[in-house]
Amino acid sequence: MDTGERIQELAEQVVALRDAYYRGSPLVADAEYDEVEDELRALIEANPELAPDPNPLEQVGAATVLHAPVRHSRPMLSLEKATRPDQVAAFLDRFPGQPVVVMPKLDGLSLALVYQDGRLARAVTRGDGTTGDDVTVLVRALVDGVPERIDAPGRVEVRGEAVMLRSTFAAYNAAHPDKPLINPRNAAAGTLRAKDPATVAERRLHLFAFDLDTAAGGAPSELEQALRALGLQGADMRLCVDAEQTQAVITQIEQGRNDRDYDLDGAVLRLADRDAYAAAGTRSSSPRGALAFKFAAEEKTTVLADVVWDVGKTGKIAPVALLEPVFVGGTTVTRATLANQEVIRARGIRIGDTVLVRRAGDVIPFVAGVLDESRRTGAEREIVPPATCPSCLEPLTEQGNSRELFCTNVSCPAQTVRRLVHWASRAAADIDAVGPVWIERLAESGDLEHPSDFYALTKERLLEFDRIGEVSAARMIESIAASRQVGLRRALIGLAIPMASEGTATRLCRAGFGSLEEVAGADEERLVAVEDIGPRVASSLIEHLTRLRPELVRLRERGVSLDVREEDLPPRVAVDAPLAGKTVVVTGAINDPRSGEKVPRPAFQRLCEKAGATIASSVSANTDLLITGAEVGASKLAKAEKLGVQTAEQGQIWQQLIDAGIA
Ligand SMILES: NC(=O)c1ccc[n+]([C@@H]2O[C@H](COP(=O)([O-])OP(=O)(O)OC[C@H]3O[C@@H](n4cnc5c(N)ncnc54)[C@H](O)[C@@H]3O)[C@@H](O)[C@H]2O)c1
Ligand SMILES: [Zn+2]
Repeated sequence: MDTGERIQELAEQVVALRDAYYRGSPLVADAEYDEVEDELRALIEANPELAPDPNPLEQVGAATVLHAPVRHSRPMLSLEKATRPDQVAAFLDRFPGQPVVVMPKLDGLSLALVYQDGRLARAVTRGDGTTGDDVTVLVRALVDGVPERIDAPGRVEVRGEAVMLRSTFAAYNAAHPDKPLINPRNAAAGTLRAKDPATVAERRLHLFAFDLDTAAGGAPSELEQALRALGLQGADMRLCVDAEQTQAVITQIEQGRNDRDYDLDGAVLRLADRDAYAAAGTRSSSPRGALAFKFAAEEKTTVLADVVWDVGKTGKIAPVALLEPVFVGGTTVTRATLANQEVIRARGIRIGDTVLVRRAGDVIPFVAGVLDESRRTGAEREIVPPATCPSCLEPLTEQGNSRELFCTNVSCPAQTVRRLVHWASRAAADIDAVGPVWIERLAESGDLEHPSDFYALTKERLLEFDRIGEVSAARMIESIAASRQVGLRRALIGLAIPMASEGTATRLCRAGFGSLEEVAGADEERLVAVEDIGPRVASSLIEHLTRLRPELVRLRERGVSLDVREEDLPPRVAVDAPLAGKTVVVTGAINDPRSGEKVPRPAFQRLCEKAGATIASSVSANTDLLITGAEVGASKLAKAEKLGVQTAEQGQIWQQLIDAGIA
């Protein structure tokens, strides 16, 4: 194929992909669309005489207009893209002395809101950039953050991104397991395509403003101040004066991208002064006064090669997708969860399909669904759940609405290994010198079946195995011996009782239970009296601890402590408690100022508790104090400021702790 033909082909692809995307049902992941665009851009740059006419790269969005068309007062454009710090520096060099605002590039769809003499007159989608759809009725009914009235004369136009919050998305999918939404962006686009707001009432959206035009003047010229003056919620903006600061904020936004309640795919920087931004003008498809810094993709498509059914520590048999390797969310992913058979059915996933894989932050990668069913060749296979356990071959049972599969055979080998690995894990007995491979070997040889069996192992016995030396055998035994101090809280975690979380274990300790046997002997009434323990958790504790009675006896006989440990109790509050009654959030890296040594956050939080504080994990309106360590994320500080929460640098708190004799 010659270059001209290739250009034509790519241009057609771009048009078709955009069309599907802006209708809310994309055919490929964004990263793959971007590759098509990039190839086309490079070919046109090298062969300008072959540029297609019209050139889709000089157009914006897609031409589909379903609702009543409205012409924009000024075009709604794309953004110039950057991926490297030098491109950010070059942008700032073009505007010497001009401060910029840096904000998340929200992954939703843009809307223009037109206010006339203080009243919302209309809300319009971007459309092809020149003409969009009138979606006023839907926006009034469904989008939070769009005030009906603002205090401003004449014509005011606000532009912003409408997103479906992750919490809304998760709640919707939990309530509609039969017709799940594939990701928040498609969900938002689909919502504003609805013919009747009543049909999408549970799919609320949220608008974050990022642009403002005021005809009559009067509003401040700095963007964020101007938005705030009108009572509009802007995107989370930070003012920066140079390239270094700008880059630092971009990095902070990227690092904190999964702490927010919305998806974002980059950061946007633009001139902070609205007049300067307007004066900078535009190119064919993007403003000159703004730049989008793109982050690594968190969604990609790949082929689902096979599905295996994995046996968990509680006997749950879960489907795991084996994928053709795909680079997503910063790593190469080859396995992803498929949740359960109902999720597979509702999302219509088959082996051989090209599936959308999502990996955001530390969350286990998962298969979100099939974007483009027209790609099927007919060779795809149904995913058939097993009738018997892949490990012990016993028949399975189904539980709950999502028809999760369970192997209830208590001596199932796969479950035994999983439970032993869990007992040895860091959150439980922390036997770090005995890894999963060794645990599997020792289970196969019959040395390990229950956690108590670890404590009967000897160095001599380990040395009978192949490929093990004196030193590592001794280390393994030492590590097992140290784990005898596991105590009530971590032992309970280690026994992997269904529905009993780590929080359950902590609360039982704090409620005054002195030993695991005491928990095992408690009746339902006593258990449900503990904060956050309901009848279901209580009955699971009773059922499983009754079954585990003989194991508790064996653990004790082998010298394992199942008593509550000092560290698991609420700290005794010092008489002279400097943080008494305060709800405190700790953020950033903590170091003891006397030695300079790093202090783990839980240890510092515990000192604060001894000083009378109640610890919370994130800043809210109930927070009294945010204690900041080194390298604090901008988003936490900004949130504290917005909520009027007092902040204190760690040094100040250390001094109080030292003075009170706590630290
Ligand atoms: N998967 C597909 O098939 C497909 C097809 C077309 C486009 N896309 C994706 O769409 C995007 C490209 O097209 P585009 O022109 O719509 O967007 P763009 O990347 O050029 O950025 C412009 C848009 O960013 C949005 N935005 C979010 N936060 C903003 C902020 N703080 N300030 C200013 N704008 C903000 C606005 O909606 C604006 O219209 C890419 O991410 C691309 O991968 C995907
Ligand atoms: Zn089994």
